[in-house]
Amino acid sequence: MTGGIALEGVSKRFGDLQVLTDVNLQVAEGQFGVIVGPSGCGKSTILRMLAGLERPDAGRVLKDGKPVTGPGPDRILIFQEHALYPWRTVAGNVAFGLELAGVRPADRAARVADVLARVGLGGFERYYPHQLSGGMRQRAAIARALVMDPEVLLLDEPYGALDAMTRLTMQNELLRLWQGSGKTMLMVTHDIEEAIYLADRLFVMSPRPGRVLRQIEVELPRPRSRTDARMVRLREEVLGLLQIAA
Ligand SMILES: Nc1ncnc2c1ncn2[C@@H]1O[C@H](COP(=O)(O)OP(=O)(O)OP(=O)(O)O)[C@@H](O)[C@H]1O
Repeated sequence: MTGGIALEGVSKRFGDLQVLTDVNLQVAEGQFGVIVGPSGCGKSTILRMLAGLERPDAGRVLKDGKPVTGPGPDRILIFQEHALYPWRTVAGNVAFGLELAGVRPADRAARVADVLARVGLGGFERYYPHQLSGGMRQRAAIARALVMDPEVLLLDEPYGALDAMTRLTMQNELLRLWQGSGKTMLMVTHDIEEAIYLADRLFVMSPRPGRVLRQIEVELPRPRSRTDARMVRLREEVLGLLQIAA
């Protein structure tokens, strides 16, 4: 499977607002990249560019070394407002993309059942979104992306709306889904512990106009311990870069 993604010298403005300047970032195939940075520094804009929903004013946005020219089934963006269709069941939501892609009903059912089991939603096929907890809704959103078997998952604050305990569980579930999948991940989060716990490669951004202040290779073995002294030191380093008092 392929799936390396990169931004090379990317700048972007919206009207008079310079949002990104000269952003360089690379996540190799199968790697877990995480972006942290101040509010409004352009993190979501980076993900939207990689999803093909925005274009850079300057520089290049690449997937497998080729410019991204628009949305595609190889790159799926998941965000906090998981936007499940309220009138469709869990299975119906997860099947939606397969229906659009013209996958036959029997194959669809098998793929939906498989992915729902993998995210821990087996047995909830017939539930509607309003009958699920926040964590379950986010699992359904992840299932909806995974069922399309994308090479790249772009995650925009996927757990931002969840309580702290559910968040920790969801992080471990995400790692379990990712490990061995060969999929490339790029997540935006405001939670520095989450970033360090998940990342192979961490990008710390400056305030707007956003650029990458520091790229940190998080070489701690997995499974990681959240209380490991090296994690604590990394957290201090990131807080220092963001100029937040520890
Ligand atoms: N389509 C758009 N039109 C105009 N301005 C936009 C558009 N998209 C983003 N912006 C502006 O670009 C800036 C960066 O937005 P973006 O959502 O990328 O930041 P962010 O780092 O993800 O922020 P946060 O952490 O608060 O979610 C913001 O000031 C926002 O108002």
